[in-house]
Amino acid sequence: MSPWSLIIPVKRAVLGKSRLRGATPGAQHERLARALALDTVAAAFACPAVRRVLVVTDDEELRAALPAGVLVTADPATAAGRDGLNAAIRHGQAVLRAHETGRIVALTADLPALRPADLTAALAAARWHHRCHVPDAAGTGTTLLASAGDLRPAFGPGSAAAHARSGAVALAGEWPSLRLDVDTPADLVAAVALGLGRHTSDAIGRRRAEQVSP
Ligand SMILES: Nc1nc2c(ncn2[C@@H]2O[C@H](COP(=O)(O)OP(=O)(O)OP(=O)(O)O)[C@@H](O)[C@H]2O)c(=O)[nH]1
Ligand SMILES: C=C(OP(=O)(O)O)C(=O)O
Repeated sequence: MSPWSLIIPVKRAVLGKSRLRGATPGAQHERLARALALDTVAAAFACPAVRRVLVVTDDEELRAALPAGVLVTADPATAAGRDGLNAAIRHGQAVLRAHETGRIVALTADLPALRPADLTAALAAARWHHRCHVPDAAGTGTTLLASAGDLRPAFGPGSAAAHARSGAVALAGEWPSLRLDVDTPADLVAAVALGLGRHTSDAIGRRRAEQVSP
């Protein structure tokens, strides 16, 4: 099994996951935004195929809560603009490429139901391609972009089509927990049904399923 290095970009919690604001009464928004990222990182870090996880973030509280062994770098100055996500991924790639030439992956940080088995299976499938991506459950966005060379990230609205147009093969496996990015309250309801990670589960509280309003 060839090892992968993962880039996980996370917007500052005070700004990020704005479509989820107010999704759960009582759940503090910033705590929930960080919890989504912490569950994504924990599941990714638990994959045997993952050698290194690099989080790109300006969120100091998140940085302090990350498990030991996870690498962190700040957003580049260019991430302040409209294309912050892709700038953050390109920056993460440059940081990794200063030390290694192996396969790299960019993974969105909003996958709170992610199971290591789904990510492991997707990474095994990705080994057959120079560059590939995993569309989200809706088929329009992207949750994972992998490359043996330059990632050339094109995240943003319609990114699945943009990645396909740029030559990144769309991987076809089911991997429900990898495709379920949580953008809206309805996505959070779906993630509850699939099984949330510990951080998000704690953040929304024990009576979570009934309390999330789609
Ligand atoms: N480091 C970094 N990560 C980003 C940036 N913009 C988005 N992300 C991350 O990219 C992933 C996917 O982005 P979105 O789903 O659009 O997340 P978002 O911008 O926090 O959510 P909304 O405010 O609801 O649009 C999430 O994990 C975000 O935290 C950025 O400028 N810098
Ligand atoms: C940034 C993206 O995410 P979302 O559609 O989840 O905002 C994307 O899918 O490229």
